[in-house]
Amino acid sequence: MDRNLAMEVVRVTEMAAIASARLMGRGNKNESDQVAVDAMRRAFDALNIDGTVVIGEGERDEAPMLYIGERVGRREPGAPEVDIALDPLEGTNLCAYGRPGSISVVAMSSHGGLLNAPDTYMEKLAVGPRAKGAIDLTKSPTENLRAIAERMKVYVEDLTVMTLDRERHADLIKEVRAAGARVRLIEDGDVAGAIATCFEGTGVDVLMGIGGAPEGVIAAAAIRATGGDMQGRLVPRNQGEIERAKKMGITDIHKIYSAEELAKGEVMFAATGVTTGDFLKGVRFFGGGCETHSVVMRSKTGTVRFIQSVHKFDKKPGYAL
Ligand SMILES: O=P(O)(O)OC[C@H]1O[C@](O)(COP(=O)(O)O)[C@@H](O)[C@@H]1O
Repeated sequence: MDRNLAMEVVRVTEMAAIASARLMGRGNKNESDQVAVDAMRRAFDALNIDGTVVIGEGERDEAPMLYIGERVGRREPGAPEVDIALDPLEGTNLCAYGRPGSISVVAMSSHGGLLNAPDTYMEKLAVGPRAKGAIDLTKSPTENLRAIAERMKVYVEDLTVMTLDRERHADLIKEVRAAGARVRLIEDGDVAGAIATCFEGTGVDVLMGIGGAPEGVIAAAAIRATGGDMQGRLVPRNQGEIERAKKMGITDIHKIYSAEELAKGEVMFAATGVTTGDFLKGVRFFGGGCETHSVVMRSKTGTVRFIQSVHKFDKKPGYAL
C-alpha cells in the first residue's frame, strides 16, 4: 500500500463526517447514518484503489451501499487491492442527540488482513502502548487491572477504565470499582473508547467490556498503528450468530484474538470527529464552509498525524451536500 494512500483515505472520513454532522442533534439516527453512508460511498469513487468492503453496513440484502463484499474505488490499472473495514458514522445515537464522541472511520489492510467479523458482540480489552503485553482476557478484570497498573508503574486507583453503560456490564463495573480503579461510562462509541487508551492526554487507560464485533476489528487496526494492545473474544447472542460466524470462516467461536489477529499485516486507519470527543474535535460549520479534525495512522511506521482541514463549500460543492 502506497503511503500516500493514508492521506487520501482521510478525505473519505472527512466527507462522511461533514454529511452526518450537518444533521447533528436532529434526533434521527437513521438519517444521520444514511447521509454518512452516501457521502462515504461517493468519496470512495475518487480513490484509485481496488477495495473490498469486509466490514461495512451489513449484508448485501440488508444494506444497499457499503455492504460486505462490495467493491469500491476507481479500480484503475495498478490500483492497490485492499480490504476495508468502515463505519461511516460510529455512534449514530451520539450524533443524533448531539452527544460527544461520534466519529467517521475507515481501516484498510492488504487483502486478507482484517478479520471478517460477524455482526455479533465481542468482549474487548484494550490498553495503550505503556501497558502493552499486560492484558489477558482469560484473567479477571481485577487481575488485569493489577497487571496493567504494574506495567504502567501506577496504582490501580490511578487507572481510568472506560466501558459502555449497559446492563450487561453491571458485574464488570462493580468489580472494577471494587478493585479501586476509576470508571468512565459511555453511552456509545467503543471504537473511539479503545483508541482513546492510546493517547495519553485523554486520561483513558483501559477499555473493557462487550461491544460490537465489527467495531472491535476497526479498533484493533488503530491499536496496531499506535502500538497499543488489545484482545477480543466473540460473544454470540444466539445459535444463529454462531452459524453465521462459522459461515464466515470462524471455527473456534471462543478464540481470544490479539490485535495482530484482528488486523494483520500493514494497516492504515483514518477517523474524523463528527461530534467532539476525547481526541478529535467535531465538525464546526461557518459561513460557506467548515472545519474538520482527523487522525491518520499507519502500522508500518507508527506515524500518527492529526489533520485539521478547512473546507470551502463554493470550491468543493460535493462537501456541501
Ligand atoms: O448498543 P449495543 O448493542 O450495546 O452495541 C454496542 C456497539 O454500539 C455502539 O455503541 C454504536 O454503534 P452504532 O454506531 O452502530 O450505533 C458501538 O460503539 C458499540 O460497539
